[in-house]
Amino acid sequence: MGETLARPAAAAGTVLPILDIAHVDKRFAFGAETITALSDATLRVERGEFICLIGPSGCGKSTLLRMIAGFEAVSAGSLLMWGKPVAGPGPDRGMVFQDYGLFPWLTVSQNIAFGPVARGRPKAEAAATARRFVEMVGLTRFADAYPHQLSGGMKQRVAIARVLANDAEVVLMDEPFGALDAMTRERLQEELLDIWAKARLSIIFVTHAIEEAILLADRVVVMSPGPGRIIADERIALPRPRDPTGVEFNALRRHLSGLLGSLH
Ligand SMILES: Nc1ncnc2c1ncn2[C@@H]1O[C@H](COP(=O)(O)OP(=O)(O)OP(=O)(O)O)[C@@H](O)[C@H]1O
Repeated sequence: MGETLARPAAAAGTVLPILDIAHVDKRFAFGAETITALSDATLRVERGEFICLIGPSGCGKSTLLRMIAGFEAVSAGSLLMWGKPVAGPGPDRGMVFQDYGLFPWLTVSQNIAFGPVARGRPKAEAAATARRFVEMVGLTRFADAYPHQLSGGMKQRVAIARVLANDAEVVLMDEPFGALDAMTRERLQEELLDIWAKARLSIIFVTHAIEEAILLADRVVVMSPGPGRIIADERIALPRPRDPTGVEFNALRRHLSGLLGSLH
């Protein structure tokens, strides 16, 4: 998958990060005012890392995600993918939305093949790509089903497979489990970790839930509002699967709660 993409070589002895965000500001014009949604954000993401962004409402989490996706331009600083400035949306970065954004009139396979077909791939090749990813996310039996025939978890898997079929190496997720009940959420967290491990993806995942961030992430990046800033970048070294009742898990929860609590 990712191996097929042309990638600039890093200077000898250094490893190029997949994302290199340096001193990024984002300002929006709002009537006569200017809102600074993000100030001096610096974040380096290595290939295959799972990053959770956490912070109170309005601290710029979605804005940062949208800039990585290329939906918004940076106002200052630099945002590089494999060393090249992100200049707009691209198939190498895929966004998974809370409602999964599937086309209801297309089957699972057709939803997944949509990107490759839209990019001009021959139909047979797009169908083969769809088959490969349908299998990877464990939906072979449902390849010809329509989205309304799937559970929430299955829809999420289709949404991820669709992003992967575009050769995405970075998957951007904006509170994808926010609207789900606790049990479904837990199952989807496990499934997401499974797909992430198989596909060697880099994931940037926005959440409001501290426990979800500690369960999933290699690093939890904490943001504060007014203007949005990155105030901490905590590495979670616990082995997976993680036990939310464990002593170290609880210590991390307390630490992150303390950081977030100090923001109110
Ligand atoms: N297009 C826009 N025009 C003007 N202001 C915007 C725009 N998009 C975001 N903002 C402002 O930027 C700030 C950060 O918004 P953002 O949606 O990134 O926060 P967030 O951390 O994702 O919030 P939430 O957790 O509530 O989703 C907010 O003050 C918001 O009002």
